[in-house]
Amino acid sequence: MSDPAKQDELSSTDVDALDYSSKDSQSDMIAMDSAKPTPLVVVLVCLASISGFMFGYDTGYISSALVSIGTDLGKTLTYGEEEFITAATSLGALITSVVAGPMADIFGRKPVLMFSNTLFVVGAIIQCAAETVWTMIAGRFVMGFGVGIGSLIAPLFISELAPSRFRGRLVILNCMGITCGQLIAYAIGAGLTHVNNGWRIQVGLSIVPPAIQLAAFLFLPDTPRYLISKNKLEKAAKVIARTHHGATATLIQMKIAEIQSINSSLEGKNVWQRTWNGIKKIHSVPSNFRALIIACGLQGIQQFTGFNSLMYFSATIFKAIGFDNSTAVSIIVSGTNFLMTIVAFFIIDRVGRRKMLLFSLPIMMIAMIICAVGFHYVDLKFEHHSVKLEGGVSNWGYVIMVFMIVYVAGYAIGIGNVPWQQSELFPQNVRGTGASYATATNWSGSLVISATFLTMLENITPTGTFALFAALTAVSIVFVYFVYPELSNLALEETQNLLKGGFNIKESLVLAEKRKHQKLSPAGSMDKLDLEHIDEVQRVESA
Ligand SMILES: O[C@H]1[C@H](O)[C@@H](O)[C@H](O)[C@@H](O)[C@H]1O
Repeated sequence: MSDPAKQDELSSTDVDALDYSSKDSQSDMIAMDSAKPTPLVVVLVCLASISGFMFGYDTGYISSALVSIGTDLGKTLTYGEEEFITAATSLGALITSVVAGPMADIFGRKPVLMFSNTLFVVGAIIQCAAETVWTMIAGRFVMGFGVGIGSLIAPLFISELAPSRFRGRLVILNCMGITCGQLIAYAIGAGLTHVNNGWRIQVGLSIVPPAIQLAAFLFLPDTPRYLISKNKLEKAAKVIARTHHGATATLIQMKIAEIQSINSSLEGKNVWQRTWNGIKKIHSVPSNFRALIIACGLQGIQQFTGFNSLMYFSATIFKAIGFDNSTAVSIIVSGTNFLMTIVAFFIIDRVGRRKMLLFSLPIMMIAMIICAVGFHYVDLKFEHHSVKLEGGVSNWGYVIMVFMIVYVAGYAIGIGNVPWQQSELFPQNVRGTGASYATATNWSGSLVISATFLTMLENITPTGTFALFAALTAVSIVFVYFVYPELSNLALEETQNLLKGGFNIKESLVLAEKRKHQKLSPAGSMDKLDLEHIDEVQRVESA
């Protein structure tokens, strides 16, 4: 075994002395970066995706749990208490999503993810033991803290580890975790609705996945990018060797040097000052700010085009138009969401994120317009947040049902997943902070939509509500068209370079196409990362 201290010394100096102009080494490095994921990467990504599963399961089980709780919390729940129990998790998630990014930059991705596991477990135990409404709310709130952290760190962790050509797919694995968690929560809920204290079993089951994640992470490493940002070069080199096929000593050192040269470190005497400087830099450096507009914009679109109103209230809507089997309906909605996320998994890196969005958003818009028209012909009456149909289910009821499923399919193939690729937009030194802003946008949107949906149905009618979602989707298409560059297959460092000087849509399309076919090109003809250019622009923009 070599002396670690000596190795660290060695690597820092050697790294500086490397000759980056060698085209062969550059192309070898691009090849290394884009090679298939190693077994360690696969293990780490699958483990991290457990956080996605927890996100889906914990937000999903509550609707059926509320039905089976009955008087188990000492009284029959009022409508307000039900709402509070449901929203407590999203509210908790919103709060921690604000701080989780900076925490990940300070303490590391892995420790913060492990902390979220503890919160999942503690939150679930409080709920299982709950005998009063407030204890239940407290448990849901603590669990929400875990959900918020996991929803941010898991995709960030995955994008930092994934080889560029597989990054889209690997981040979608986490989204598959979310949608699978929602589907399983509904399915288990359906099975346990009439079981005495069945909801406690449902909550209790949620302890298993985070316990597995926590135990496994004790033995596994953090991402090389994080380790390099903390100058733990020897550790980083070891992880790079296990997370990249064909990682020779020279390539590992080149990789470290490349990441170091792009990581312009943040000034500040202590972590708090550096975090504060990071927050300032995200607004003051134009390329960071562009990344922020895109990341928050996409998360906002994901929520404000209304999907979660279906996720949470599909049973109410379908009941209102005459279909009575609420369980089947929830399973159809969450099942379509899950299946189409699998489709997204297969196509995201091949078709590209931008094309997927520009294809799927119009599908959602058309489906919602048809639903809006359909609702106009269905005679609905509202009483205290519940919707009733006058007369039986009509042909328009079937039309609405079919197009809502089309809408869900369109959502899941694009905007349901692409925003979670958010971490790839930010450079290392502000990645956590940027991801925090975007994730907080997601949770705020989710809270607003779930809190206002039934009121909107009542006040502006279902036709008005769906027309509004369709209009917001139209605006979203314009937004995506003008500001979202294609980032598929690009190295993380390239994606940030792209956002310098503009949104650079055209350039992104050319570069993404080039990277997609790079395997086919002779090694020597690949472009090298333009490090000098990056440095120069960064200097000008930070000035
Ligand atoms: O990406 C996820 C997924 O689409 C879920 O189904 C949805 O409930 C979440 O709000 C979203 O962030």
